[in-house]
Amino acid sequence: MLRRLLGFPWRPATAPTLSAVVRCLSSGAINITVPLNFWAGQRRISQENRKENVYEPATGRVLCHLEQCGEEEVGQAVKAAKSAFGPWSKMSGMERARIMIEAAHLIESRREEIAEMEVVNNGKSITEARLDVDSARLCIEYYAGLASTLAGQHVQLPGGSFAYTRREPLGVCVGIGAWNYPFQIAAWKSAPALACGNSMVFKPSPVTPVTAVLLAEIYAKAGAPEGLFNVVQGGQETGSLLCHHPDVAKVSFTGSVPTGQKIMEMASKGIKPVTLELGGKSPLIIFKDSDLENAVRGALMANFLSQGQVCSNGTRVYVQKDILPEFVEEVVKRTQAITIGDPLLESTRMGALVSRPHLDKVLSFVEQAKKEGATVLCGGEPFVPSDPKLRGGYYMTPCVLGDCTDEMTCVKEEIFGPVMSVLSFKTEQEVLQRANNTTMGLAAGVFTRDVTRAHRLVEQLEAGSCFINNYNITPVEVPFGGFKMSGIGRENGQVTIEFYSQLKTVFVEMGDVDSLF
Ligand SMILES: NC(=O)c1ccc[n+]([C@@H]2O[C@H](COP(=O)([O-])OP(=O)(O)OC[C@H]3O[C@@H](n4cnc5c(N)ncnc54)[C@H](O)[C@@H]3O)[C@@H](O)[C@H]2O)c1
Ligand SMILES: C[N+](C)(C)CCCC=O
Repeated sequence: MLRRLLGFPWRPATAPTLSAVVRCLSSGAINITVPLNFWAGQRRISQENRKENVYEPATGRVLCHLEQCGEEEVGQAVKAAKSAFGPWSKMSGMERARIMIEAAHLIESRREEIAEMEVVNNGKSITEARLDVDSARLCIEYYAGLASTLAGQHVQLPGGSFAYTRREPLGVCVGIGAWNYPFQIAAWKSAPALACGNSMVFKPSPVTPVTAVLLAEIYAKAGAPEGLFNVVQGGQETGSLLCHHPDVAKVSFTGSVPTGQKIMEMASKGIKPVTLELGGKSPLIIFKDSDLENAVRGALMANFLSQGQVCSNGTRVYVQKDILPEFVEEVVKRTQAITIGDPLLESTRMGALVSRPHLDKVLSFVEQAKKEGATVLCGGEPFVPSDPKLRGGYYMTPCVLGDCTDEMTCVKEEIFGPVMSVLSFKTEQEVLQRANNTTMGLAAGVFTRDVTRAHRLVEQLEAGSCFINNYNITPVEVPFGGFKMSGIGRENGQVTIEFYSQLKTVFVEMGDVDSLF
């Protein structure tokens, strides 16, 4: 533990006591002073000199300062990525895989410190942060496995002539991330991009800039060519510079629908392909023949992971009228039992929301729901932990809203916080129509013991990721992404190779040219 504490580029706010060293980190004990930008193989200081505060959600303290990248820095990062693209794209898939596997091993060996940094910057519980780091590692391992399988097709043509296709990389890809899964998003974007032979410049959310740079260091240490994976910090200006840069071939974005629209517009100027992983307002449908215990567990997993700040959350919970009372009683009981507090403690199940403005926004959704006639069955209040050092943190009690109707704001808009809206329904046809009545289409879930009904419903649900008798599981082998305004393209799974590569067709003539002239 001591070696790990000393080896990691942050310093405790006060000298670590022996108990701090032995026990692990504690919230409020860390200041990050090292640069968070990284290009051409090292951490970099931005010349822009525009600094922004970055907060620790658990305490409300300033954790570090973010140095925004301007035109000069973005140019340098893209240049570094362009020069790495040459050698990297010429390597065989096996050679690329070897480096990616080494990166995965390094992530595994630094799992705890990466997870701790994620908690300190994002506010989610350490238990969840460890799973996020595991998902990042698995994603890199998975695409390392696919790197050597990239292949084209051979097509026979008349007279012995033939054509073949080559799957080629795109060039410098840009990744732009949201703040809810900072390290995982950086890995979910870079792993398929690098496996295909591309290089990447990644811009994390300015709210959570801390962990993407660890991934950059890890790829570099694993033997990636200098400039293969770069990190530039900043907000919309930096993001816009990246999208417009003429040497950028593709933009892969995770974030809100309005920003996604802007990204698509900017990319369209250069006819650049985009991957858009956007927001959701997903339905979770629970039939009366469900296994109630599993349905309750599913509803909690669909709403309260990462303080409810999950794009795929099933926040519109439709429960068949006959079982509504039992379902609500159990869900409320379990929601009230969720331990809120210091996200670095093993016992904590719900940490802090990501920022003060975001907490205020989520609480105002609860107020609006009350005004529109919803009943607060539990939670929905600011929460002040007893530990004095956590008093400035951004906590709230997880909320279940009853008596909801489809017209209410809480049912129509993405809240992105721990707020579950419960609605009742009578028939399958009715609930299907209500579930699909949204411009979003990221995910949907169905709980029922009737397998035929489950498949019939899923076939008609307008959502990119559908779950039957579970919710919010995202194995990296399985494609993830949205229908309708929830996005374009997919992350994870084999298909994502197609979103980070292009097909070249080669015709080979074995006879004479048959000219019409
Ligand atoms: N579908 C998914 O996989 C997925 C995953 C996580 C989060 N999300 C969505 O993300 C949203 C929450 O994240 P957020 O608040 O960080 O989203 P956001 O859209 O505000 O920001 C996302 C990223 O875009 C950058 N950005 C903002 N304006 C930009 C511009 N004009 N040009 C270029 N870049 C710009 C931000 O700096 C940030 O890095 C929610 O809507 C959530 O559903 C979706
Ligand atoms: C919580 N999951 C299941 C890991 C989904 C992450 C992607 C969306 O925010």
